[in-house]
Amino acid sequence: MQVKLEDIGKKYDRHFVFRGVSVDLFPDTRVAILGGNGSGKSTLLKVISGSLTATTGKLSIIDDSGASIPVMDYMRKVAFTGPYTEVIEEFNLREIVDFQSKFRPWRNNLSNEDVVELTGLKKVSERSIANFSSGMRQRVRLALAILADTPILLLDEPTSNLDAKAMKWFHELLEQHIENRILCVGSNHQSAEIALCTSEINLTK
Ligand SMILES: Nc1ncnc2c1ncn2[C@@H]1O[C@H](COP(=O)(O)OP(=O)(O)OP(=O)(O)O)[C@@H](O)[C@H]1O
Repeated sequence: MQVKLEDIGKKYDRHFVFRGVSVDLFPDTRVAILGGNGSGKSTLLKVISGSLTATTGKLSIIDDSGASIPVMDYMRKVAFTGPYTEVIEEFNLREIVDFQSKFRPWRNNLSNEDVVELTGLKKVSERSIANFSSGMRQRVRLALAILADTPILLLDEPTSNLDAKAMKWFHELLEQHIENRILCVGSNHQSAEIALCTSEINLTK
């Protein structure tokens, strides 16, 4: 699969947040989207995800046979998470894992029980997500995205709210599940996030 952005720009009201973004994303591309607050990182990730339409330019999604994929089909191939991604607070961890599994399979045929185990939160898996700390919620978001069987993984500020132990957990989980996927990481110049990537788009420039 290839995701091709050509001269992409996004305008809210009368102002462009960014313009002239061109990049080709292939399996194993790992790109950091960098910029300060308000520079448009989340907006660009939403455009790449297909959930937001660009004002200018072209987004093409091409499958391995060279055929173009409609955006609605493409969106099913994208796992996307950011600090603003809602987790259903009424559910406990087991319920949220069970819920996602009904419409999206896990990587490597993992079972729901495996996924609960891999979050590192098994001990509190019966506790309502509403009572999770912000770091625990971030673990849940990251696990649900990383372990989803999708060729495209978009992580906006993935290390926000993670302590040192959780950072280690995140790095290990990602490294085990990143092969052959497209990875885009939105980052406010956090070195731990930039280190995950091999190229960058700097929106400040
Ligand atoms: N739906 C919207 N309507 C109008 N303006 C918006 C909308 N969404 C974002 N913006 C504006 O677009 C700009 C870029 O926002 P965005 O959230 O993409 O930035 P960001 O780089 O991710 O910021 P941060 O580092 O603070 O998360 C901001 O000025 C924001 O106010």
